[in-house]
Amino acid sequence: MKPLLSVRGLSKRFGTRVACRDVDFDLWPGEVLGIVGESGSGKTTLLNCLAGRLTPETGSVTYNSAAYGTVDVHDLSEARRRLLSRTEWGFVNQDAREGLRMGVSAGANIGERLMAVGARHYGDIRRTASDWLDRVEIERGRLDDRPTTYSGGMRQRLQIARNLVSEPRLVFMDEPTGGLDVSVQARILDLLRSLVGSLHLSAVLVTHDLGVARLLTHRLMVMQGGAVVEDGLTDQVLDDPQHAYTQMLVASILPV
Ligand SMILES: Nc1ncnc2c1ncn2[C@@H]1O[C@H](COP(=O)(O)OP(=O)(O)OP(=O)(O)O)[C@@H](O)[C@H]1O
Repeated sequence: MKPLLSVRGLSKRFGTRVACRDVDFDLWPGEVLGIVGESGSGKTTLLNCLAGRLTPETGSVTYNSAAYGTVDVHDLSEARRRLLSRTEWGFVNQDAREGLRMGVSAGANIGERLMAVGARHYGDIRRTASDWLDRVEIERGRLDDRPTTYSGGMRQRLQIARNLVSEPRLVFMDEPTGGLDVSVQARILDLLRSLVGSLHLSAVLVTHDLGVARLLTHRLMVMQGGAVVEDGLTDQVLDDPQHAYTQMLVASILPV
């Protein structure tokens, strides 16, 4: 079996500020990898470098594509990377407004992704979009409404449906429950947990919330000041942290 994503020696700076330093890891098919660390530790920068949204200074990100075989994400043409991101990848933003097209209906938001992977039949697209609204617990009757008329929690559910409807091979998630109130967060976490299980998703999830990481991820990388200071199976890292920084993070939310 080949890794889905292989990252080697990835570094990124902004001016003189180092955001990521010499990051190495493999993501295996079916694996959900969490990236945790305090604010400013480089999590989002790393995620954006993985998804080709930012160009690293050094290092490589190799993706094992269904359509193109093994490719270096940063050597791809912009057109091909866009195509990959519509067909084989998903990206769930913290702010659903960035991941949705706010000016078109919920059905069109979902349908667009289906069309990117070849769906053409209007009736089928509409039916699948309705089924997905159900799946993310939005009333089917809201299919023709624009996301501007949705609540924050509903927008996040719709963004999840838009990203998962095409059954992507790899999903990037940046604080998918951040910025929502606690009860809404809990329901979205439940939803993500069941979708991750039923779709056997491979995903890279950025969060500063160790509870979210515990619930959704198999493996964790802990970042501090742009560098990965610890990685391992999620339960192992959280129950028996080895690095002083991880011990501090864990102690700050789970008082012993
Ligand atoms: N566009 C940018 N221009 C300049 N500096 C940036 C930019 N984006 C990030 N940085 C810097 O890079 C470092 C890492 O930021 P990053 O957003 O990756 O951290 P993070 O761990 O995702 O933080 P948070 O949890 O607050 O989102 C920080 O010092 C940040 O100030």
